[in-house]
Amino acid sequence: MSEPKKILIFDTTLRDGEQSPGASMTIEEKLRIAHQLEKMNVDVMEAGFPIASEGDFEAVKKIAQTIKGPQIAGLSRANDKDIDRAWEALKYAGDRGRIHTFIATSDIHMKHKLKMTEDEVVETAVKAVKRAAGYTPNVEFSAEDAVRTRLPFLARIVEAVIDAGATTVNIPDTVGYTMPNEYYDIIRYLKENVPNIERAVISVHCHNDLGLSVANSLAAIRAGAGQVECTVNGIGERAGNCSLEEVVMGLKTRQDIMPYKTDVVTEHIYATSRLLTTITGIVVQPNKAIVGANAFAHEAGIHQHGVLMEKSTYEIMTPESIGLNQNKLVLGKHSGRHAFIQRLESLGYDLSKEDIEKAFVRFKALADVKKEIFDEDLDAIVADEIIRVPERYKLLQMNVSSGSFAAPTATVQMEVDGEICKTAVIGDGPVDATFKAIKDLSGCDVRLLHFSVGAITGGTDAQGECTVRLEEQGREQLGQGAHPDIIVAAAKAYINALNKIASLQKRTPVDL
Ligand SMILES: CC(=O)SCCNC(=O)CCNC(=O)[C@H](O)C(C)(C)COP(=O)(O)OP(=O)(O)OC[C@H]1O[C@@H](n2cnc3c(N)ncnc32)[C@H](O)[C@@H]1OP(=O)(O)O
Ligand SMILES: CC(C)C(=O)C(=O)O
Ligand SMILES: [Mg+2]
Repeated sequence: MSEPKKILIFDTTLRDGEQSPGASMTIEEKLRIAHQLEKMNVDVMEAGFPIASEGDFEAVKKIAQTIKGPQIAGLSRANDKDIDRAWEALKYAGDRGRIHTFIATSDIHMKHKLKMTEDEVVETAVKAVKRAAGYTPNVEFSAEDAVRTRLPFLARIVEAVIDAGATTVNIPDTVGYTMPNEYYDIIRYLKENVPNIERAVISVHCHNDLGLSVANSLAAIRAGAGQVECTVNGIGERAGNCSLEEVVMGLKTRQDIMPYKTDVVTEHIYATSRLLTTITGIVVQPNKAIVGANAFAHEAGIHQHGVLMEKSTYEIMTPESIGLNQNKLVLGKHSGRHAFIQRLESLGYDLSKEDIEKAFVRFKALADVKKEIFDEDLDAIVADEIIRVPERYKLLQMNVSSGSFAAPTATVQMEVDGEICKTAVIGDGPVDATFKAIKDLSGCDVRLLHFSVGAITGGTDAQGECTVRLEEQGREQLGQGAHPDIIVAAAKAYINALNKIASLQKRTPVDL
């Protein structure tokens, strides 16, 4: 049997993934994800869109300076200022820096959005690719909305950008519209009608509006695509992007009919998925393929019997292959640092000694009130103690009285910009009173869009986990908080969102 063909994995969690509503990340958070992608050994990570904001520029620059191994891409429109700005951030990665420039090619986008003719679009694309190629030979061009583009025009622009120096040409299904057989035919058409096509890698970038992004990407690989663009947990614009874990595990599991491979270290998939959830607050549905809570759970008796006899009866891949280790030491109040550190590492957290110590103190405090500490508790501790944005607002103390008779009243003491302040407020319920008190003390004009409460793990001793979504002047942020007392967890979530809004205020658009 011949050697399987290697498919390049281009992860765009930090760019297209960040375009998911509420998924904006701070520089530190992006760097954490970037380290995890590095461990997972993706071939390329798209770190951001440098012209979009100072914060995004800094994040791409920091990632280009820090990450070794994967190539680092930055997105730019097809114009000089975007490309120059992208390279300013990417140059620190040297020959691993990739400028990714794009322009839309479908009639609908050219007419209504760009207000450009076909000739103007080709001219703009060629000029952009040449400018990018002046900085680096590592240039990717994307024909936005390629799937709804007239095929002869798509072939024309692809040929022109390859001649101009593009070494990767991406054929995106920007609006998640195509179906596997159609996408296969589009890639085949380009292979057969673009004379210089073999000089570039064909890339595919699928959105999930019809739930077909993974199927479409696999069809394109069969047609000759050499790179797949995808995101962890499938996050991304609207219904999201092709999910990295699904396409990678699909290729790994079905090599018998798909002779392709990737270099992804799949044992890091689960930890990466959890880290992203912890950072963004965007939880994975329990029945999500590969990383959902139920992906390896068996509830039905016949299935349980089968798995007890032989796992492969109902498991087409092992939990271990994605890094889900089911043979664990139980963590509780008698556990020491060795077991604690080993579990953190197996969850993908690579923490400094100082951070481990902070997390350990918090772990012991929790273990005093909770019999068993689960992985989800550790995620919450790490999110709460370590993955923190700078704290302009801090909760110091709070007390709430409520019940069927007393007017719900929250007394909250906070530190705001280093000043200690305190207030007591009556609300419709204990959470409402708490949020009103925090809002008053912070002086922020925010609107609460969403509030949810969950137990991180089962049992009455479970930690409560709250998520809030706040909006201020069109900017939305998720905040999370965990605590055995659910009202304290809610207060922490609200303050976490306020701190994120405050830290993202630095990310104003660059002066264009
Ligand atoms: C399919 C995708 O995912 S594409 C990536 C989408 N991601 C994002 O947009 C996130 C980051 N974006 C941003 O921060 C802002 O949109 C910016 C900084 C890029 C631009 O902001 P603004 O200058 O205020 O422009 P705005 O976003 O309102 O409109 C886009 C402009 O870019 C033009 N444009 C859109 N795509 C391209 C392109 N590929 N090449 C050149 N120009 C383009 C539009 O025609 C419009 O031009 P106009 O201002 O002359 O009418
Ligand atoms: C910028 C491009 C690659 C994109 O995200 C899309 O077309 O969906
Ligand atoms: Mg996209």
